[in-house]
Amino acid sequence: MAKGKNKTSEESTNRTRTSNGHKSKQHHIRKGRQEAGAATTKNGNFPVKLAMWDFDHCDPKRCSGKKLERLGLIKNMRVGQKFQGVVVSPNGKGVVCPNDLEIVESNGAAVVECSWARLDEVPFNKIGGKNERLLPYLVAANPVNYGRPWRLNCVEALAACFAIVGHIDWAEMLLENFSWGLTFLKINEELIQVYQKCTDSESVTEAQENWLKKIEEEAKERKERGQDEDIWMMGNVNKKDRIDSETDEDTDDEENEVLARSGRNVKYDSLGNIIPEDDDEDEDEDEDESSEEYDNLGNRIEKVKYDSLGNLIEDEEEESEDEESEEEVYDSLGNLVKPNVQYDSLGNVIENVSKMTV
Ligand SMILES: C[S@@+](CC[C@H](N)C(=O)[O-])C[C@H]1O[C@@H](n2cnc3c(N)ncnc32)[C@H](O)[C@@H]1O
Repeated sequence: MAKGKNKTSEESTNRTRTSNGHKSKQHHIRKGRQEAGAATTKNGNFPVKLAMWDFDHCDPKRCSGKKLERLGLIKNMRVGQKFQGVVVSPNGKGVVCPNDLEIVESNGAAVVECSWARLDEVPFNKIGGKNERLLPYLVAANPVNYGRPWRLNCVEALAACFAIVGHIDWAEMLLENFSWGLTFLKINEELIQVYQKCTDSESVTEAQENWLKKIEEEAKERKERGQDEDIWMMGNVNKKDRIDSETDEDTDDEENEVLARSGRNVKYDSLGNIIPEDDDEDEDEDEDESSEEYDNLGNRIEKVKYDSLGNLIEDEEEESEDEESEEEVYDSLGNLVKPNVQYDSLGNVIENVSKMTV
């Protein structure tokens, strides 16, 4: 009997549901395609099994996992189902390594399609499998988290897994479906080659640590060199301060992107969250200084105002800023939860919502 023919109709209906139990939009699309007689083979002819648990957190138009599903490349898993191959997951313990080649070749690879900001809603104990892995340091090329280490999207995560075990051909096959896809392999080329030469999980972690040390030293050198050169090359120093403080008003993702590209010493934890640096206070002080104004004799212009009786008029703007910063709340992943501001999955602001995670 052909594989899958003995499934009950309920089982096959469940396969077209997302991990939340909702009927996948793809169910309807696929059904339409099948009715039209289009040939859809298992995994769209991809050499190994690809799977995902989809928690429907993301905008389907921008979601790389959903796109792989639309292409017929990836299979949806239910909560409660386990996967035999390598599961690339934030819940992994060791990192993907070349020794995983055999598992990948015989059983494929899977990912967890969910929002980075909502990992605490994912029932990791009911999904996954016995080969759950983290990815080592690699930099995202997708438009949402471009330049951000560790925070790969689903197609990048699968491609990274294949590339590390030595199947760069499979990585390319997946990424070719995305306009920015092959950039991921380009920006990580050297590092992928480093990982490919390793053996087990420990050796990949060691290679990662050495790489991080190297880029940290390079960044330090650039910073030192930059300071020497800046004074001659930057021209209007005040202009630079203004650009820095404008950046502070950007959204988290934009800010991280700018920081990551700037070569400043940004540190991340293994899930790509920015670790606040000790010198944050200094930065704040710098910002305050940059907002000070001087008259043309170099005297500081006091920003305080007085009424006609000589009483101090409080600066309303500053007051409301203070109030806002007091209200800042962070979720369990260290993401800022901003009151009255909601962002869509690309970080665009959606107005007038009471509270949400950025
Ligand atoms: C959090 S989802 C975000 C998906 C995104 N919305 C998209 O369009 O693909 C990304 C998934 O890729 C895998 N992944 C990405 N980076 C990873 C890393 N550094 N370690 C382990 N898994 C990772 C995990 O399965 C993770 O759940």
